[in-house]
Amino acid sequence: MENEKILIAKEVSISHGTQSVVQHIHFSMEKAEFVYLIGKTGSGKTSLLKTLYAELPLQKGNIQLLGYELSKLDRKETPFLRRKMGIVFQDFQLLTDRNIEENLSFVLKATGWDNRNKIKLRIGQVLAQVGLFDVEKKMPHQLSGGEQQRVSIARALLNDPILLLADEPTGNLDPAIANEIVELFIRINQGGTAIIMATHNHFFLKKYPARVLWCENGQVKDISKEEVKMKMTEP
Ligand SMILES: Nc1ncnc2c1ncn2[C@@H]1O[C@H](COP(=O)(O)OP(=O)(O)OP(=O)(O)O)[C@@H](O)[C@H]1O
Repeated sequence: MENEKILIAKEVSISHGTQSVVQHIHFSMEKAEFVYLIGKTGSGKTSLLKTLYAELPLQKGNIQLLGYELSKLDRKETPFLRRKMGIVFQDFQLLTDRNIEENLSFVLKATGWDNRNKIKLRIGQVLAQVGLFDVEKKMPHQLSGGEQQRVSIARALLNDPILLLADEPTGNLDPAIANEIVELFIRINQGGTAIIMATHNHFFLKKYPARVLWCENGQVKDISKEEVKMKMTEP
C-alpha cells in the first residue's frame, strides 16, 4: 500500500527522572522511508530511539509503531515488536567471545529459528547483503571496524525488519568507511526497509540527501533542504 504509515508519534515527551529531553513532539514515518535524525550530543536522539525500541517506556504521548501502541505495550509484546525492527549501535555490540556465525545464530535461535540448515543459509544471505564473504569463522577482533559494523547490520537484518534504527552507526569509523556504511544503509532502504539513522554528522546530508528530523531544544522537527543548508552553515 502506498503512503502506509509505520510510525505515528503524537504529543510525545521523554524525560530521564526530572530531566526533560524532548517535549510534545509529533512526527510520522511511511513504509520504506529513509530519515536522518540529526542533533548535537545530548539533544535526545538516543533517548528517542530507545523509546521506539521499547527500551525506555513511553511515559507521555502516543506512538503507534508497526501495529503496536507503545503507551499500552505489554512487556510480553516487546519481543514481537522488536522482531519487526533491527537496531545498529555506534559500538557494534558484537559478542567478543564468539565467532561471526555464532553471533548471528545466537539472535536467530533466540527468535525461534531451530533448523540448522536454514540458520546457516540465512546467515550467508545477510552477510552477502552487507558485502561480507567467508567471515563466518572469524572472531570479531579479526575484522576491521567497518567490517564489524557490517556484521552488526547483518545481525539487524536477520529477521527481515520493517524498520531499522541506527544510532550514530558511523561514529567509530573513519570518514571513507563511514560513507560506505551510509551507502549500505541506502541500498538496504532501496530494498524496502525503512531506516532512522541518528547522527550528528551533517556531511552525510549533502552527499546523501534524505528527509531530516532535526533534534534541538527539546523539539524534533521536519526541516526542509533549505533549512538544512542554513543550519549547516551555522557555526
Ligand atoms: N539513563 C539516563 N539517565 C539520566 N539522564 C540521561 C540518561 N540517558 C540520557 N540522559 C540525558 O538525556 C539527554 C539526552 O541524551 P541522549 O543520549 O538521548 O542524547 P543524544 O542526542 O543521543 O546524544 P549523543 O549524541 O551524545 O548520544 C542528555 O542530557 C543526557 O545526559
